[in-house]
Amino acid sequence: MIYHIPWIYIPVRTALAIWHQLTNYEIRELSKSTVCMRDPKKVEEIIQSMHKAGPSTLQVISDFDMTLTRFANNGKRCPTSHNIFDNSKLISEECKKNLKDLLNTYYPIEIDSSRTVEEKLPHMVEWWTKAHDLLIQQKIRKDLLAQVVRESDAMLREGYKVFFDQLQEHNIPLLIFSAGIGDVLEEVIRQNNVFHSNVRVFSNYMDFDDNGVLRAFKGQLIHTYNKREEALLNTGHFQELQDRHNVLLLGDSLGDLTMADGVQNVQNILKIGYLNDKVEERKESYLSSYDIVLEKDETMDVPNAVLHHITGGQ
Ligand SMILES: Nc1ccn([C@@H]2O[C@H](COP(=O)(O)O)[C@@H](O)[C@H]2O)c(=O)n1
Repeated sequence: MIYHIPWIYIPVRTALAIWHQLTNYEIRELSKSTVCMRDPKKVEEIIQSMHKAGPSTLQVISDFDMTLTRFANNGKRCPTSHNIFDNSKLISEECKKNLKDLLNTYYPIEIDSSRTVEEKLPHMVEWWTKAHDLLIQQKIRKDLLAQVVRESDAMLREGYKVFFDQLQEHNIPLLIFSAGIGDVLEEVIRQNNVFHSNVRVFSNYMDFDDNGVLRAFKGQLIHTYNKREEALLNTGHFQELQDRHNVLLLGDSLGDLTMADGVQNVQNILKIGYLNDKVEERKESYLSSYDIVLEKDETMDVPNAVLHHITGGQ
């Protein structure tokens, strides 16, 4: 026979509350109105497990455009590293129009939740190839890139400095996988004074001739749906990541979810997804894929708070 003794529940609940406070799980930022989680308990368990393992076991893998940078500012769309050129003097009016037409054609395909990744792939390759060809025709000069970035509306998300500085302070590698333009996004990071030694960028890099004029793009094309850490196999970078089995992944598209493919013996992975656009249409698929979904949130508040907790901050 089981006897229920009501008064015993109160001390048990109090003890649990004290334990919660002692283990310092409270992450206030997870109560923000922009935060959605399908399984908060699982999120709590992952964060706790990462906290116990400590910062020396952690690596952060992030997308760049619209993840580390803002999607919009005061209601106006911010540029991606590709369309930073759209308002610049470096390309002709005709080229701007052609790039815009490409964006209007292919961006809806990129974010279309009714198509599979396989269906989207050929369109993405086509978009990137056409856009790169257009840029090459413009004979863009390397020495003018910094000025174009300075004059652009590209902005890192609010709280970016805490994010980059925190990772540097704890020697946590930050791997940025971007289907954008590496030379441009590096310049954005540099101009914000956060290109620390723990940051590695994997992206599409421009190839300039001896006169500093764009003549091609280097290496294999990276688009939204083929970014992954597997690409680092057999590179020096991969070696330095071998003992880091905990991953904090930040992205803004479903293509970003594969970025951690290839990480050896993953123990925990926490996926945070920025849902910037077509929120209602895509919310369900984001909630099924990301552990934490941030709806129209232009800040780094949640990643910063999670990192603060994992690294043992009070
Ligand atoms: N010609 C292009 C091609 C792509 N984009 C956008 O850039 C984003 C890729 O960058 P990530 O850092 O997010 O990988 C992608 O989402 C495209 O929407 C573009 O603006 N112009």
